[in-house]
Amino acid sequence: MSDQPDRPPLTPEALAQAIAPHRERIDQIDAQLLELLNQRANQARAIGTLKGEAAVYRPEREAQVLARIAALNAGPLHGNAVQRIFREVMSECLALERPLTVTYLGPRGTFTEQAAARHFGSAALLQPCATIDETLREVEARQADYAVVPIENSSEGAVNRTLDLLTSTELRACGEATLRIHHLLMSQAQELPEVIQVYAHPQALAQCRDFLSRCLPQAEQVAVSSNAEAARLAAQPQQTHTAAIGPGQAAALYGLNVLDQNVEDDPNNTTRFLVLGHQAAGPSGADRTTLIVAAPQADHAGAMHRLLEPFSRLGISMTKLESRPVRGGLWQYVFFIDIEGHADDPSVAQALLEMRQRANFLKVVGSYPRA
Ligand SMILES: C=C(O[C@@H]1C=C(C(=O)O)C=C[C@H]1O)C(=O)O
Repeated sequence: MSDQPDRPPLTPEALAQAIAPHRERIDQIDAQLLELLNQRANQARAIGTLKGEAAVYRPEREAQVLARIAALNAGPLHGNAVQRIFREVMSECLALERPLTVTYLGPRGTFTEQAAARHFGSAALLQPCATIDETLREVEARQADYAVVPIENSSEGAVNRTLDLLTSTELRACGEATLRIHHLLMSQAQELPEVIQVYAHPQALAQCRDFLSRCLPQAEQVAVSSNAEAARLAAQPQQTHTAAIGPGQAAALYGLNVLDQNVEDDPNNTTRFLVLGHQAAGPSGADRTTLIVAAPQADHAGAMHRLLEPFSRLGISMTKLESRPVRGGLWQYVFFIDIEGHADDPSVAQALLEMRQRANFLKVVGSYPRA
């Protein structure tokens, strides 16, 4: 109910007359906005010329622009709306310097595609790859500028293939993105009871375990390479009793019926992605650093404590500690560690220096603005 006092409805003519001055003002403002946007684009183009051969994408600067805009915003536009608009403005300005090519785990319609599109904006050229390995290889071979890879999910934990690839790749992490993951159940079938088989990425099957055992206890679960691939397969002519779990984009892309929405067990289900490229990001003031470390004789009491001790002494927060077995080394592990701060921050640099002397192996995957 509106708390406005009741007003007699305007006649169509009176309404048109009342709106007219506002529309006139909007037309003037649009002309000013356009002029200002092109002025901004010219500045970006000038910066692009100065950069020469250096990387045009500067994640630390983009994070600072967005943080400044968030602080300046007086409304009524919502903070998220303003972020989306300025993300797009920067995407187009950057493309005038040089358009970026970004690889992601395809086919089209995956959550990684959504994360990449949101992070780089519409002007980036998104290139689907069949595997996470291939997304990295394309960038390593300089066939693409950046790769966006899933690293962990709030319900299911680490994406192990990504962690393994991070140990060996020469690429650096220079950005981070997070995405709320809402899964749909989609199919050519019209009703749930018709479904005898469910295709999805193993992570998605795991994220929807309760839903599947509650609503489709008899259906066979088939793990495939991505959720969009699951949707593509479920759309094949002979697959009339197959359903796929995945994003809404995939249902639309492959013309499938939506049998149920939000089938993830945890409504806060979120996936975190890293942006990998050839360059390191400079400090933005609100950064995170990802490291891979092997402790000497990690099975000895106190080895891990001694390795991590510089963090607590120097007041550095650890936001993640994950272990992975070393290939071919029975009961040997490497540790994936996220800390707050940039590798160039004095306290972080000091901690890394001390850890390097204590560790068997230490790799800084990269420092990047926190999502
Ligand atoms: C204009 C620049 O290049 C790119 C575009 C930016 C923008 O449009 O604000 C910011 C950072 C860079 O990714 C810059 O480096 O300042």
